[in-house]
Amino acid sequence: MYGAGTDTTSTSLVWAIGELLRNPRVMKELQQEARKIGRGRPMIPEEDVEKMPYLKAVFREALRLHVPIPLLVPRQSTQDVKIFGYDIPSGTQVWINAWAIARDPSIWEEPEVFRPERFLNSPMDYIGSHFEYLPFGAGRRGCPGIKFAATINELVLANLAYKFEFALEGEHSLDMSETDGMTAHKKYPILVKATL
Ligand code: HEM
Repeated sequence: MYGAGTDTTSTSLVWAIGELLRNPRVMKELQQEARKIGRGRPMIPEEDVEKMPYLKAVFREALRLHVPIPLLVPRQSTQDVKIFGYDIPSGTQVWINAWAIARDPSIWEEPEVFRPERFLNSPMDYIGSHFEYLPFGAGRRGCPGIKFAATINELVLANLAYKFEFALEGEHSLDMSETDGMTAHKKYPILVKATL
């Protein structure tokens, strides 16, 4: 529970910040929304995050491009099935490449582009009912921490955008290469100077 909850939550936050730094237009849009909601208060409280559709779209889009557990957790088929003409015998170990699905050009327009607007006014959600988008998996073994992870990360992103201006420091900060492993981390750390 500890590993499943911490590594994923922190890496998805890093990816979201990385994409915001790479896309100043999106960062500006998010800051405008945050400053409108914050109205000069010391911080944006949790209940106000619900009034920030652009922030939610930013979080969704970051999870689409950077699925934290790219291959989810493997399954085993419990009966013989035929899928798209392939015979899958009972007892086969099945890996689902959620990373590839989230970048499939037959599903997503310009899949490599970070564009949160695609999630505005869209029914697409990450709760496991849209198989085109499965950052938290789906079904009985889907992630039980969705609500907690989304609440924490949206709150942090909202307040970072609300409070700070960011200037890049590190030469590799915008390099979006991934590490190997069950959880996809950013290969190079983000180095930024945050000013009030
Ligand atoms: C952005 C953050 C997170 C992401 C992207 C994420 C993603 C996932 C994924 C993809 C799975 C496998 C689901 C499947 O194969 O269908 C999973 C399982 C799991 N997650 Fe998360 N998770 C996150 C945060 C959390 C948090 C905060 C907690 C707990 C507080 C948590 C607890 C778990 C547990 C216990 C499982 C195993 C469930 C099972 O096998 O029945 N996760 N998570």
